[in-house]
This record gives sequence, C-alpha cells and structure tokens, in this order.
Amino acid sequence: MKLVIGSDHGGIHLKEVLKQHLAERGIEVSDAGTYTEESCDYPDIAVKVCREITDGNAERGILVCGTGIGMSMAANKVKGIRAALCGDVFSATMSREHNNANVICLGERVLGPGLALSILDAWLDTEFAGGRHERRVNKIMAIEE
Ligand SMILES: O=C(CO)[C@H](O)[C@H](O)[C@H](O)COP(=O)(O)O
Repeated sequence: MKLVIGSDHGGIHLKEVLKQHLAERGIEVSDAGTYTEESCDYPDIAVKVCREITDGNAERGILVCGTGIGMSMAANKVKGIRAALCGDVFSATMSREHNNANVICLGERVLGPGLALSILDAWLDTEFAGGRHERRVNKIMAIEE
C-alpha cells in the first residue's frame, strides 16, 4: 500500500513519529509537507495530500494538525475523499470497515504518540466490509454530484 502524509506546524512532530513507524512496518509513504515548524495553513496541506489520492498517486492519506479537526473539514471538501477524524482505536477500525475512509486525521495536541500509533495501525490493517456499507458509502459519494 502506498500512503501520503501531511501536517501543518501543529502536527509536524507527530507526523515524524508516524513516518518512522511506517518505515519500520515497511510501508511506503510520501511526505507532502509541511517541512518546518514555521506556521502554515492546514487547508493547503490537506488539499495537497488529497490530490495525491484522487490523482491515483497514493491509495490512502494521513493528515495531522493540532486537533485533526481543520484537516478533516478541509479534506472532506475534496471530491472523492472520505476523511475520518479518529481519537480512538474503535473509531479508526470502524472508519475503514463501515465507511471505507481513505484519509485519517489525527490531532498532535490531543493524542499521545502511543495512542496515535495504535489508531494508525488499526486504520491501516482494517479492510472495508462492503455489503450494506457499500450502499451507504455510495450515498455519501452521491452527495458530491
Ligand atoms: O486546524 C486545526 C484546528 O482545527 C489545527 O489544530 C491547527 O493545527 C491549529 O489551528 C493551528 O493553530 P496555531 O495557533 O496557528 O498553531
């Protein structure tokens, strides 16, 4: 699986922790920025990451900001994106199994690194269940039309 990751200045430290973990798991990830601690605007990064997915360069994306809220709001404006803001393992699992989320949003100022990694692993390792959930996800996507 090829991933793309991005953060604003508020998520840059957690982004590095997540990248290290992905490298240890042998999962390829490209970093769409930000690359310094200088203040920047999360919507710019959210769009960059989401476009990598909608252009077919990555299968799924990870977005980190202070709370994950702004990133999720911005990402869900991009056609084809289903972004889930996750603060616990169960929600991360369900966001894949039931909602087929293609982006996960995490908050560096909310989560400790250990919990963030458990959430990410659950999200990475869970497949979409399809069936009745496919019908519902299709209805979400039809809202974009
Ligand atoms: O988008 C957010 C909140 O919804 C993020 O937490 C941002 O990282 C945060 O707003 C950045 O805040 P700062 O005071 O400019 O560091």
